[in-house]
Formats: sequence, structure tokens, C-alpha cells
Amino acid sequence: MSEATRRRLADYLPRLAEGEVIDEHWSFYPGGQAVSMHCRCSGIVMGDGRTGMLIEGLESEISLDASSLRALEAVRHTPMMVSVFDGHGRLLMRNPAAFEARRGLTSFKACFTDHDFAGQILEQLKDEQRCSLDTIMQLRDSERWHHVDLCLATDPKTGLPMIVMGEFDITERKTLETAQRVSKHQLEVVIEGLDVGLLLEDENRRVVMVNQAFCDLFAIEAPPEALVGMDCREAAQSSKGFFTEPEGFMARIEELIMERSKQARDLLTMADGRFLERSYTPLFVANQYHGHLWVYRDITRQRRQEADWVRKASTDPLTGLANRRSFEESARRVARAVKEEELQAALLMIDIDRFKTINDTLGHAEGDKGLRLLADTLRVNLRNSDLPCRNGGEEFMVIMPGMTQEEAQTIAWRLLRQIAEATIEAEELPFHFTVSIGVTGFKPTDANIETVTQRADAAMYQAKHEGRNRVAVRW
Ligand SMILES: Nc1nc2c(ncn2[C@@H]2O[C@H](COP(=O)(O)OP(=O)(O)OP(=O)(O)O)[C@@H](O)[C@H]2O)c(=O)[nH]1
Repeated sequence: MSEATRRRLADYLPRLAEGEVIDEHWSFYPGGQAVSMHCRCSGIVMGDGRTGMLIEGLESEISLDASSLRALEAVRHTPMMVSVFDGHGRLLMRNPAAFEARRGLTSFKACFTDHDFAGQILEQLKDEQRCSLDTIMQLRDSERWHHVDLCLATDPKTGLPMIVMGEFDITERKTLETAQRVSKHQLEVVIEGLDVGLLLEDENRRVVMVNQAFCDLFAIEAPPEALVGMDCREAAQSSKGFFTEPEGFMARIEELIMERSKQARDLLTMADGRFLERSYTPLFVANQYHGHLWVYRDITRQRRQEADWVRKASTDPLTGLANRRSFEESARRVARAVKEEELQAALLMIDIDRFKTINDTLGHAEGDKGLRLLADTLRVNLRNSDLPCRNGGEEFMVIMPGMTQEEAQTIAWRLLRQIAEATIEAEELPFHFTVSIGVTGFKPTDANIETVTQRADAAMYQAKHEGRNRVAVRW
């Protein structure tokens, strides 16, 4: 007896102790010739209580040739579970792997956790002869995912139908697949929940994934899944009209994809006034390029908010004119141009006469109306290139690029009259007022803008001292 046979017989002992009778065809090789014999193994209880094995050599009804013996041997040793049932699902035989896993479960239905489902499979087999499925199977002490192959065959002994069932465990693969499905679904939920437009392209520029926010940004009515597989070059061509610079939009896409080097961010302006921020991220896995991700974010509201903040930060809220901060920036720019480009420029300082009396007698709110009227008069009567500002209180400045002293003086007098007339004409204003105006010029020799504003201030005070409602010049 070979060592392998000895081991196999030792494995049978616990089964025999449970009362099982094992029928097998064994191969013997007397004189080098293979002979098969039907052996029946059963347990006997020895005098000392141990289990012994009784092997009966029965006359074999079939004599197996060498290749059938090999096939039997293979079935015996394969880790795949092989079971054979009669047409009613009663167990005829099974290999050691099936026996070990399913000891005590002897019908076709008992092998399945869902017995009704097993019944349906039995019916189905009658029509289809064979089928394969992944399902949860019942084992001796657990339930496992199995891949099951079934086929209808003919029992060589009885000529009746028999069912051959091969199974192997796929629980690990199923667990992995479930985990993958869960994380894919989680990712989809996250992607759909984002309010940024996402478009994932593969290395051949086909759409791999796109979300609803992307479709919304570009007014695409089709559902995101309908875009999967679409050619991204064609998609970009058809949507370039959304942008103020369609060709620039196309060229930048090609440039980024050619470079494939790093993440990049662009600001895109759209023809309908929206602003989009677009980021490009190339995807490399193990140094292999696998396409890229585009992320589009609508930043219109943010841009408008920023523009609003900038405007508010440079505007006087009462009159809507540029404020002191904005005046200083403009004055510095003009002063630089005067120095570097030999530009001529004038500066007017305008101050309301006896404004305190107006405030004191009529109240601050009425005084404010006067300030607004003065601002409106400046806005209406100045050139587009002039920059009127409210410097604070009832003091206004006007920067006038390209002005000579004579021109500035003439305009100052004209403004003075226009303001006085406006206060008379304005029905909502229960008082009149005049202004005093100091006129000066920006000089290339001025150290800074304080020098020029101090000169305008001095000219304005000169006008006040000379009796108000007049223009004085310090050029
Ligand atoms: N209504 C209103 N008044 C302001 C504002 N800012 C400053 N004033 C007032 O402007 C007046 C300026 O008065 P003063 O600088 O004394 O000069 P004035 O009365 O205009 O006299 P002169 O400049 O010498 O002609 C004060 O009463 C301030 O309260 C403002 O935003 N609104």
C-alpha cells in the first residue's frame, strides 16, 4: 500500500466512525497492469473501542481503463467540489472536497441557501442542459459565495438523467467586488454632490466620467452617463462658442494636453458674462499616462463680489465719486506720467464756502444734499479723462490730465459758476452755496503728490482769504 493510499484511508476513519459507507473504485497494479476493483469501506468498532476499517472487494460491474482511472483520481484530488445527483436531486456521489465541506447535506436543494432558487435551477436544467451561476451556497458550518457549473448528463449505470455539479469558492472575489462597488458608488455620490463640473478623459480623449454640474455649466441637456465614450475634441469644438475667446480656449486645451506635465489653472471668460476657473490634472498610474481630469468652477459671483469690494474700497459712499484712497492712486499715476512722459496736468481743490453755517442751521442731512449736488455737477461738466474725487468733508479734488495753466483756470471759473447755478436751480435744495477753487499743476520737480496737493490747498486758501466764491492759482 502506497503512502498516499495509507493517508487517504486514515482520512476515511472519522467518516466511517460516523457510520458512513464509502464506495469507491480502486486501482491496483498487479504485474504493472492496472486493475480496478469496486471497494466498499465501512467502520467496525473493535474490542478496545477503536474504529477499524472493513474493506470489501466487490466484483466490479464496470472495468475502468487507464484514462478513466486517471479521471477518477483527478476528481478525487481536485480542490474543486464535485457532486453528482440523480434527476430528483438526490446525492449519488461527491468527491472528498465536496464531502469535507458539506458533510451531512445530501440533497441538491440542501446545497443551496435558497431552496426555492435551487428548485428553479433544477427546472431550468431540464430545458437548458447546463448552466453557470455565482450564488451563495450552504456548507456544513457556513455560507459561502460559489461559482457553480451544472450540467445534465446520463448516469452510465442506470441510463437515467444525472446532474453533475462543480463548485469553487469565490467569496474573496465577491467581497472585493462588493467593496469596489461600494467605493465606486461612494465616489459617484461625492462627484454628483460637488458643485464643480468634472470631466474625466482617457488617453484617447474619450469621456470616461462627467457629472451633472458639468452638464449644467454648458447647458447640456443629456444625462451625464449619455456622454461617456464621447470624443472630447468634438465636444470642445461644439462648446467653444460659450467662451469670449473660442480659439484661445481650444489652443490652451491642446497645449496642456501636449505638455501633460503638471496641474494648471486658467480663468475663462464666457460670452454670457460668466467667469469659469478651469483646472487641468494629468493622471499617471505607475508612470503611465491615463488621461486627465478637467474641473470647471463657476466663479462669477466671487469675481463680482471682488469687483464690488474693489469699487466700494475706492468709492465715496455719499457722492459715488472716487474717494481719497483712489484720488491718491490716480494722482501718483499722473505725477509719474508728468515726470516720465512730459505730460501736463492740473489739479483743482474745490471747497464749499461757509458750509458749516448750512450744516448748523439746516442740519447734516440737508448739508449732504449739497455735497451730492456738487458731485453731480462735477460729473456732468467734466471731461471723461478728468478724475473728480471727494477728498473728505466738503473738500473735492479734480485731476485734469493734459491741461495747461490757462485751460485749468478757465475750467475752474466755469465750474465755479456751474456749481453756483446748480444750487439755485436745484429744487430739492433749500439753500444756495458757492465754492472756492485752488488751481495748480503737476510739476516734474514735485517730490511727491503731497507737494502738489499742498500747493492746491494753498491756492484754495488764497481764494478763501480773497473773499471766497473765486478761483486762485498757484502753478
Ligand atoms: N453735511 C455734511 N457736512 C460735512 C461732511 N463732512 C464735513 N462736513 C461739514 O463741513 C463743514 C466744514 O466747515 P469748515 O471747515 O469750518 O468751513 P466752512 O464752514 O465751509 O467755511 P469755509 O471753508 O471757511 O468757507 C463742517 O460743518 C463739517 O461738519 C459731510 O459728509 N456731510
